[in-house]
Formats: sequence, structure tokens, C-alpha cells
Amino acid sequence: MTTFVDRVELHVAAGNGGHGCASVHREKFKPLGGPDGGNGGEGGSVILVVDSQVTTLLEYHHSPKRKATNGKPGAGGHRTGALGPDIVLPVPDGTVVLDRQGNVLADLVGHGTSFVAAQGGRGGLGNAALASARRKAPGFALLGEPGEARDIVMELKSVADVALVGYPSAGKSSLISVLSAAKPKIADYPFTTLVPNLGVVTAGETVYTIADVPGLIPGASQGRGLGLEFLRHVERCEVLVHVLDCATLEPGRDPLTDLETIEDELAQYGGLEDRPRLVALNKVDVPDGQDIADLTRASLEERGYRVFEVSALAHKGLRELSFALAEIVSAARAAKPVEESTRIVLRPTAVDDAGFTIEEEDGAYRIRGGKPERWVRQTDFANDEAVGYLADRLARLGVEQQLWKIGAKEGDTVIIGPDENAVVFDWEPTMAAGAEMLGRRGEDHRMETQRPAVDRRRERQRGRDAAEQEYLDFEALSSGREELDE
Ligand SMILES: Nc1nc2c(ncn2[C@@H]2O[C@H](COP(=O)(O)OP(=O)(O)OP(=O)(O)O)[C@@H](O)[C@H]2O)c(=O)[nH]1
Ligand SMILES: [Mg+2]
Repeated sequence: MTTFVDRVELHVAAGNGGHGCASVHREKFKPLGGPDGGNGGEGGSVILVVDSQVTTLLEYHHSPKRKATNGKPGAGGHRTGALGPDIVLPVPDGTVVLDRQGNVLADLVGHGTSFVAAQGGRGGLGNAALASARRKAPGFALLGEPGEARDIVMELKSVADVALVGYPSAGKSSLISVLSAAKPKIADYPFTTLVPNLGVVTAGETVYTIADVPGLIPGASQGRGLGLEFLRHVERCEVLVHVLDCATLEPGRDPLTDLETIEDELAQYGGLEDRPRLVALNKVDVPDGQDIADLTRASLEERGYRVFEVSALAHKGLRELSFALAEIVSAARAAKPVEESTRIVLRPTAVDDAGFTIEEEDGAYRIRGGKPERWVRQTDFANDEAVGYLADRLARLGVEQQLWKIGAKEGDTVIIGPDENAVVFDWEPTMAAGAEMLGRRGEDHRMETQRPAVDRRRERQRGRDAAEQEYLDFEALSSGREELDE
């Protein structure tokens, strides 16, 4: 069975960021050199880029998984880990990217338009970058962040001005071949056309594209025949042409009934009501065909259709049809204010990176926000110092204060992040509490209390100004990706 390849599911996975390195400079007779652990390299991203040379999604049908390389870890001697190179996937113009739930993530129109389908993980900072006046020789480094991974669906909608619709074997492909230079496959068995053909028509001053799509049968909008797979392709057209077969011998069919059936399917699919429609009565070269056309014309015109009698075989009536289409297309173009050819799509950020939110759920407090969630991912929970550093960062962001404000008490459960990646703490007012990591399978790596609260409060008193400065420095460093790239 032939598979329709204008819709593919693709698993994209970006590379993880390399871990930062914790290392201390060593030299003869200088046992206590400074920290010199380098930053981890950023993981490679998976990026879709519109390439006008590419016309199908076939390539992704054959290998539906793409993974970019991880960044390399940093090393001693201030060596930054190598970046994982990005993977660039060329896609045809008009590719629509959706998530598995069917939400549109990006609508890629225009050569060069790009979309980051999976963002590479940031590299972790090494201990050299984490050193400050207060923390001269950090014994820890930040972990690289995992790269994004997700399933996406790519759909190709042909961006044609005119769409030919009709029953199988009505002569749609034949018409496109004689109206344009396209050479689609034509045969006298139904469903010859499995993927849309695209032709370019020149009529006087106007040049437009015409799409020939697989034949429609009753129930197409429910997925019969090539069904929905095909209807997607007409969505962007300005004009629809009903190609009606005047020479069919199938019982129960005649041009009028065919037209009603197709209109029914279009109505059920929805969204095409406002497109102007023309009727092409095809195959009038056959003697019976001409008679049927004569009989039908009046009823069609009564319903408001402009009717063209054509023969793809005998090249009859083609000029009239192509000029009438040109007229509608150029009028539609003139009515469109801006040419929307290059629409740059920016990746939507899921969470507001500037702050955080706290919500109470079942007696626990859940913290969400770009920074807290990132900080948790960067934390090596096996390292006490690293956990302490996390607590400091959270406190400085104001998380602690906010928890107080909304009535959290010592010992309450505080959760950071979404369910599948949550870290759960028993809250101690300085957040230096034991954290239990809830892994994917619900493992419980319960940590011991990292540092006595009293110590930490004293320490913070001493270093408040220094901490403030360090925080600002750190934010400047970790928010710019460039610094990590070097
Ligand atoms: N006599 C005559 N035959 C035609 C004409 N146009 C198409 N045909 C024939 O009708 C058959 C089907 O034509 P196609 O162009 O493949 O029809 P289609 O609508 O693209 O069919 P699907 O791709 O199956 O939807 C072929 O055998 C053509 O030669 C015409 O104007 N006159
Ligand atoms: Mg065809």
C-alpha cells in the first residue's frame, strides 16, 4: 500500500549540555592554586529550516528519529567543553509543525525560515566560573542541562493558488498537465494520484500555481479513501475548481450529484466556505459527455456557479478556464494587504523566565518558573556544596520570602518543577533542608540535611553584600549563552 508521505511523525532530541568541571589548579610548590574547572559545552539543537529545493517530507518518513550530539564536559586548566553541533533539517516551504496533541508549533513559510524543534541543553558552569570573593574555591560545578526531546508532527500543505477537486478519474491530473507544464501520472483507474501535483500556469500577465489532489469519494472527510490526508492540501488555495466527469458510466453518478457529494465533504471538513468556486465540466470530447454537459449547465448556473466546458484530451475550453482563474487569483492577491511569504517563527518560551510562581496543592507548595527549574536541573545532589548553592540561589530569588508570605511552615513539602521531573524538599526556612529527589520512576534519594541552618544564617549575614554582587555576576554569566560558547 502506498503511504501518504505529506505527514510525518518525527522524534527530535537535542544534545545534553556538558557538565561543568570542578578542578583546582596544581603546580609544583603551589599546592593551592585557584579553581580552574572549565564550563561544559552546549548540546546541539535540532533545527528545521525551509529549503525551497526540498519538495517532500519523504526523507523523514524513512528515518523518523534525529538526535543531536551532546556537549563535552569542561576540563581542568579552564578548558571549555566542545559544543555539540546543531542538526539542520531541510523542510519544504509550507511545512506546518505540530505537537502530538495537534497544536500548531510553527507554520514555516518562506525560504530560510527556521524553527528550533529541540533546544540543546546549556553547558554547566565550571568551578572557575562559580568562584567569587565569598566562595574562593568552590568544590562543585553545575551540571549540564538535558537537551529537549519531543515528538513532532510535520504536515505539508501545498501552497497553491488553485485547487482542483473532484471524484477519482474525473480528469484532475489530466487538466493540470494541459494547463501547465507539470507531468503528473494519469491513468484510467481511481486513485492514480496519491500525492498532490503542483503546476504553474501562465495566463496573460498572471502566473499562478494549481494543485491537483487525490480524488475524493463520499466519506472522505471522515477519512475514507485518502480522506483528510488530501483535504489539508486545499486549505491554502484561493480558488476551488470542481472537476466534474461528464463521461462516467458508474451507476448513481452524474455531474450534479457528484458536485453535491464533494460539497458535502468540503462542508464537513470545514473552513473552505469562503473560497470562490468554478465548475469545469470535463470530457466533453466524448459525444455523450457533451450531451450531459448541455443538460447540466443550466442547473449549475442556477446555483450560482460559473461553468466551463472543457476537454483535457481535446484541449478544449482550457484558455477560458485558465484566464477566469487568473482573474480570481489576481483579485485575491490584490485584496491581500501584505505578502506573508517570510514569516519568521520564534520559539515560544514555555515558562516566564523572569520569576516564579508558587501554588498550593494538597498541602504541598509547588514552585514553577524558568530559573528555579533550571537551577534544580543544574544541581548535583550528591554534592553538599552544590545543594547549598541551590538553596542560596532560591533564597535570593525570593522563593523563601514568598513561601513565608503564603503561610508555609517548617517541615512543609515544597516541590520544584513539573511532576515528571520534580524535586521534593522538606522546607526549612533557609531551604537548606533535605531534598528527596523524585526520579522518573519515583525513586527516593533522600538527602541528609546539608548544612545546619544556624551556620548558614551566620554565613549569609557576613556575606550579604558579596552575595548580592555574586548573584548579579552569576546571572550575567549564566543568562547569556555566548559566554558559555566561547
Ligand atoms: N475522453 C477524455 N478522457 C479524459 C479526459 N480527461 C481525463 N481523461 C481520462 O480519464 C482518466 C482519469 O484521468 P486522471 O487525470 O488521472 O483523473 P484524476 O481526476 O486525476 O484521477 P485521480 O488521480 O484518481 O483522482 C484517464 O484515463 C484520462 O485519460 C478528457 O477530457 N476526455
Ligand atoms: Mg489524479
